[in-house]
Amino acid sequence: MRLIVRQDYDEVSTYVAYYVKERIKQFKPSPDRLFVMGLPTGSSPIGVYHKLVDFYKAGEVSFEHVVTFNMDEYVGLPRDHPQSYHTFMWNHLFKHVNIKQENVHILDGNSDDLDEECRKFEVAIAKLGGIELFLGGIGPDGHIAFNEPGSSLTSRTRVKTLAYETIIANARFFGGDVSKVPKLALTVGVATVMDAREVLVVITGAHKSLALAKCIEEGVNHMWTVSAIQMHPKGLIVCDEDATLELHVKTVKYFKSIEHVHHSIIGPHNLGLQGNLLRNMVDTNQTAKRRRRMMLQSLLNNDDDQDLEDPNFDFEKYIAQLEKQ
Ligand SMILES: N[C@@H]1[C@@H](O)[C@H](O)[C@@H](COP(=O)(O)O)O[C@@H]1O
Repeated sequence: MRLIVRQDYDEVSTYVAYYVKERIKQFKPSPDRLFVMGLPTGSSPIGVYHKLVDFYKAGEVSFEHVVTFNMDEYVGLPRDHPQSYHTFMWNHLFKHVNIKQENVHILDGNSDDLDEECRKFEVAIAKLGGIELFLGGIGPDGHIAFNEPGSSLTSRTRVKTLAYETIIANARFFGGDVSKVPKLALTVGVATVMDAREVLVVITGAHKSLALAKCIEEGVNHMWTVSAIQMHPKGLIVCDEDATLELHVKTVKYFKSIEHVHHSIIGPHNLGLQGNLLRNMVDTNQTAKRRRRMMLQSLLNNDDDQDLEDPNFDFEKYIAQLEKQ
């Protein structure tokens, strides 16, 4: 498992959006080769979705051959309710990009047969050969999708009763009124997520720092269901500095050093995804500029390149030149 730490929510969103964009492009989706994604709702992925919409509008990515499966949906909330996950997904992503309506899968929390609805969802995923990349967020109690503490780590898509902590956490979307939050949801299982060929979890904010620490510093445990990511062969967590508050300093340093070494190993002639991420990093402030310079230096394994100290240094041109070499 890798942990990528970025300064704040915006930098996390930028990193993840570029990552997703590059994964889709590298996959080269076509009518016979669909890129199948799992997607979350909540505040965590909003920044990612908005940046993906920007990429789409700039012609940098297409969703024509992308198929999506959403993680969860409330039971009993009308599909057009402002807080339904259907509404959320169409407002924040789907209606702004060229995804085909038939390629969007969101559980129907108003189905007459909820168990059958969940079964069909799993079948639909399997029919497409499984999920290539599952994006996720977590709740402050470490739940992934709606797999509340105590959920089986082998669970599949099913009906779930929400934990009281989750109901309170989600009351902010229902005018702060706990009584208006649905108490049941349909959710993919932990195993549904972990079956994906790659899992990327976004964790931001100090209120999730305990969950992050439990997830990566302690053992795999059904009380913190996202900890199942430890068993995944290709797991990636992207978090902000606030979310690292409960981690040991050495844990944070360790994962940062891994990223640093990784950059220096891949070298200037094989920038690939990392090069694209680097090129596209948003230069929001001086700290970001300095960090980008440091990353580029480690990438090039070159400590004495004076140009890199120049604040007007043209990174894009430089990386493009390197890629041509
Ligand atoms: N079922 C959703 C989860 O899928 C989501 O990860 C979580 C966190 O939401 P937020 O990103 O708003 O903190 O909220 C809900 O519980």
